[in-house]
Amino acid sequence: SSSNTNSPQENKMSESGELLTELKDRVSRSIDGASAELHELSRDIWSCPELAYQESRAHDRLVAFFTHEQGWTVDARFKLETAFRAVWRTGGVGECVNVGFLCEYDALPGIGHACGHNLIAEVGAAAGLGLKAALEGAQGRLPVQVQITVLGTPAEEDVGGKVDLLKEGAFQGMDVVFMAHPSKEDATYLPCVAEHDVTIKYHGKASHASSYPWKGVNALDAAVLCYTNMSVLRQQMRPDWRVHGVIKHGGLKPNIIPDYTELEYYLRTPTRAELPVLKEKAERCFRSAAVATGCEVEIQYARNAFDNILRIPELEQLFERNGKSLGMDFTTDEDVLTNESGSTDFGNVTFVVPGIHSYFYIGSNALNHTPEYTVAAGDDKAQFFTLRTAKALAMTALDLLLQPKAMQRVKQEFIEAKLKDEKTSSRI
Ligand SMILES: NCCCC[C@H](NC(=O)CCCN)C(=O)O
Repeated sequence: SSSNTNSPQENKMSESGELLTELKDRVSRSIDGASAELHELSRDIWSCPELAYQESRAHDRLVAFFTHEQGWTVDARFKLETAFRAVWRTGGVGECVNVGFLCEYDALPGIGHACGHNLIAEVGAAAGLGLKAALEGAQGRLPVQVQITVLGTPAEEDVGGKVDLLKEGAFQGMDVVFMAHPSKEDATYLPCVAEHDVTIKYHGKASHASSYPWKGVNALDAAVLCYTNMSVLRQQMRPDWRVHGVIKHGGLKPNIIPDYTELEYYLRTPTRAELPVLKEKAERCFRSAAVATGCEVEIQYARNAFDNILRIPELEQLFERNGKSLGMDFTTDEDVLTNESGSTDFGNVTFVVPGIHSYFYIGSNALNHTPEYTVAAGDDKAQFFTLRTAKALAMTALDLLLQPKAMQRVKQEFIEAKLKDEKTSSRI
């Protein structure tokens, strides 16, 4: 004589809704419970900034962190010297959904953690920990078995460790992948553009700059012309393309005609399909500078190019809902939402596994890649925002694990996004 007049279907739905609420709460509580260790982790990484592919201390610190936590199987130096993998699985048998969280931890030359990758490491670790704690309390009540994979991915600020790891099959078997990047605002997505680094070397001939200048071939003149050519090209570029370069070697002494100079440029377009068009135009700038000065030119592209991000609306919506429930304040500034935000090797990952690369405010209005942002990324104030983001990611993973239909939508949208990309690419 129960007062429950629901259908069995309705009862099942409300039970699963209650379980979801219970597990999300557990995510929050477990992350809060580990906040001191997580803070120490990101603080240690911040205090000792390491450049791309040299992040050995950060790697060891993260490996030690997961080794110390119970239940994780940890692979140090996973496929790359400074990559790692930590895996945890629910106990049962049957279909297993593999959820990935990514950590980054490389710094920038000269200004340390000015992109806050120490906080990305913390978000990945915290989300993994929080999801594991929630699932441990739900064994036997889950519709699927779960694997959590936390992957440490080096060198985002350089050649792109994620692309190396993709080539090595490190993402194989992953069903969905999550990460979040520090920014000056909360956002589910910001336009991430495709990018390729290129190094241009000019070889000239040294000579006494006052006694026999006519005997020299000036490689600095070539570098200056290259820079000017690119600046002139910028005027005719599509407004959403980006080129920016530095002169890395400009000569040694004014009275020696420079016989060698080197520049590095980043070439960016909104989609990976447009990048070859820009590259061809840029190469004309590089070569013509050599022709004008009589130098030889070498054009060397980096091992990996970065792709744009394939968006999965279902993931963005779920993340936004969870973020809002935790008080995140997602930007509605159209300028921010439509302007290029830079590039990431996570773009390449999204062509292989459906994923989300969200952004989070860290308690400061400083801009990424400035000394002020370095300070903000190490400030205690960033902790609340970092852990809140980790909670929202882990909760989004729970939404997918407990609601198979949501996971199906993610998979369907992934197929559609790839098809749409192929179609638009073929028109370029
Ligand atoms: N190959 C160089 C990569 C530079 C990546 C760098 N990434 C970021 O700043 C992260 C922002 C993501 N929107 C960049 O300069 O874009």
